[in-house]
Amino acid sequence: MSDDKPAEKKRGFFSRLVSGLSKSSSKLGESVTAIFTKRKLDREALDELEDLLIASDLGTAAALRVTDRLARDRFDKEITDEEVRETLAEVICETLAPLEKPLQLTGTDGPHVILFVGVNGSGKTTTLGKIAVKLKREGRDPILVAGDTFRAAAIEQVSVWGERAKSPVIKREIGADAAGLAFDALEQAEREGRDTVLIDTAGRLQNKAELMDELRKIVRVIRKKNPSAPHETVLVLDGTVGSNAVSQAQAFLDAAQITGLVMTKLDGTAKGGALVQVAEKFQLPIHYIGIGEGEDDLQAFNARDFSRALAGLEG
Ligand SMILES: Nc1nc2c(ncn2[C@@H]2O[C@H](COP(=O)(O)OP(=O)(O)OP(=O)(O)O)[C@@H](O)[C@H]2O)c(=O)[nH]1
Repeated sequence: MSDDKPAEKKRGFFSRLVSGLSKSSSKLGESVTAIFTKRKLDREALDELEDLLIASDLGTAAALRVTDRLARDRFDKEITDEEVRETLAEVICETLAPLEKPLQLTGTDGPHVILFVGVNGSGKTTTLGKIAVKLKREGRDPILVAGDTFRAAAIEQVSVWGERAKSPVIKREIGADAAGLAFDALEQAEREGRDTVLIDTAGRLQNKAELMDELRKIVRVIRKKNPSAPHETVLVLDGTVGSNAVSQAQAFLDAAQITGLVMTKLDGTAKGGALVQVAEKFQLPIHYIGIGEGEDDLQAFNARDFSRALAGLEG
């Protein structure tokens, strides 16, 4: 009996992913069905499919790989929408599988330091909070750092997540120096023997130079405390912005050494294909995806599940 449990858990996980991605997959799936109901795979069908895939924010490179694969294997043959979706899932999975990478907390030189970056509203603080809850449940001992010192609401939000994660929050008054705060947090974490430091950062992009300076300063200052910190710099991207995520990612890659990404809000968008485009373009590891606002709505990224759910297929 106990053998059933992991399978059940896996099914539950997949069905939550499917309902989260339903807007993206139904947009893609219905359009694929519309193109391929009893149809030969001719040049015109391939062109229509290519346009559809590009409009679904997958990116031109991935769209072309899908149509090339179909043209190679099935040109001028009858093809069903199900078969097209299988190829779509296969190509997306091949693209993303090498980038599927759990957030590993293997730091052996004191607390593992994770910096969260992204534009305001991308879901940075929520992601930090969800990860804090997960880590605490796994027996780790994180502290949360309210490093967006420009906004009272951001400081308050970290505090709320600190309560949910039953973990301390390091914060200061509004306008305080974020780098100094991060330094103090590392010191406190060391003193108290905590194993993980999760640092929120400001995400204003109106002035890119200012943002870059702020991020660089935080990194410089925490390196004085631990030269190998931050061990991870996680970019949090909002899935609802579609292809605009590419320029956001570019801006943060210019400012910081991004080590991986999380894409949020995939439950509320038909633009989930953008994850493929961004991850592929920058070859960024994907740690998690956000499929809701609650503390359990963060899933470790699984390339196969994501690809099949996006293509509207069974797990
Ligand atoms: N539906 C959905 N909402 C999310 C998800 N992740 C975050 N949100 C919501 O998105 C909004 C913005 O998230 P925040 O975590 O505040 O974003 P932030 O990047 O920290 O932005 P600031 O706090 O403004 O700096 C909040 O209302 C979150 O609850 C997700 O995966 N799905």
